[in-house]
Amino acid sequence: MAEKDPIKVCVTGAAGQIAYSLLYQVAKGQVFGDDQPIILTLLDIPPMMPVLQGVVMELDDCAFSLLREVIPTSDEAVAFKDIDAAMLVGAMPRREGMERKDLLAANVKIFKSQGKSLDANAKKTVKVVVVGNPANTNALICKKYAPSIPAENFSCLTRLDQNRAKAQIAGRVGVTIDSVKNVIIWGNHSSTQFPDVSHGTVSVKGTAVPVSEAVKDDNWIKNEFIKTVQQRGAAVIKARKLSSAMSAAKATGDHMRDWFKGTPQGEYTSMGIVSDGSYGIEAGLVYSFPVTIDKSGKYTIVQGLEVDTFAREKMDATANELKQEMTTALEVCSD
Ligand SMILES: NC(=O)C1=CN([C@@H]2O[C@H](COP(=O)(O)OP(=O)(O)OC[C@H]3O[C@@H](n4cnc5c(N)ncnc54)[C@H](O)[C@@H]3O)[C@@H](O)[C@H]2O)C=CC1
Ligand SMILES: O=C(O)CCC(=O)C(=O)O
Repeated sequence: MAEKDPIKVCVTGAAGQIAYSLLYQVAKGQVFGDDQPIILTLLDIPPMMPVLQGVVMELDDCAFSLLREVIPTSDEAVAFKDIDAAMLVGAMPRREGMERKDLLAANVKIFKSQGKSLDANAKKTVKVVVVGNPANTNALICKKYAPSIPAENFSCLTRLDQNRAKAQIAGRVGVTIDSVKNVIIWGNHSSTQFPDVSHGTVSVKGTAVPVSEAVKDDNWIKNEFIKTVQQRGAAVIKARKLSSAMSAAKATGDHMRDWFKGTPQGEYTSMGIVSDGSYGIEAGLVYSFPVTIDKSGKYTIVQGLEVDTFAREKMDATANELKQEMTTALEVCSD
């Protein structure tokens, strides 16, 4: 069979710790398919170019069959030229004691600049995932400054939160991770996010049962579980003195793989996307919703899920935080 044409994939923050795990997955074929040749563009800031050269050497030394070319650069125009996918990781990470919103002023300007450059240089079909924090609001700004690219091509990563939530449930029930399905992350990738298992299932001895039936402890679900997932990023920072990197890279790969290849039959996944007003969330906010994705890469928000008073309060609280972040970000970007 004829070889596929290569796709061009950009990873920013390419000299950083998330990229170090992410690049392996992309170049190995674990994200875009094991028959999909890749051209990688790697963006970082000028002082990091010597480090990035080391990453390029290692990519060479991995001898990946699918990797056709690697283009390291500190020039956004070069990094984004004709790309099909952008994984926007590059940004300042949070240190112990900081909230993600403390990063906003520093990081949001990066995404204004990158939005403009994506608009000028990337394919109009480019799919963009923002990982750098505050991820939702950075994605909103990136989209705003790239008006020629459809809004639905911009997303932010909440898959790490979803993976964390699934792992907590699987551990509690004592089942494998793949037994847990349709756990939802609503809202912001922050400590206000709402990890919601009320529509999820756990396969116990071959039968799918509601999560609450498998866990048998609603108090744990409503309190400790939610808090653990909301605070997991901070817990990893406290332990490692560095933020999550291996798990963030894995989640970024999961997000892009599902976006390009589609979600499994009967399952949905959570992505930060531009709200269309579904579930009463203000249109235009980048908010994490449950979506299904078809084989052509088109996502649809899962509709009709019941929202009780407990959920409504949590979904609105995280939306309110996003509204405040948006206001601050627009102020920062207006100069
Ligand atoms: N959404 C999520 O689930 C998660 C998000 N993150 C966020 O991802 C970001 C990256 O984290 P790490 O890789 O651990 O940080 P890191 O500090 O190891 O690497 C970041 C890299 O970005 C580069 N960079 C900074 N400004 C840039 C620019 N304008 N253009 C291109 N590159 C630029 C830096 O030079 C550095 O090499 C942080 O903002 C972190 O908070 C981290 C984990 C999970
Ligand atoms: O928590 C942070 O600020 C950095 C890492 C992160 O976003 C996470 O681990 O969820």
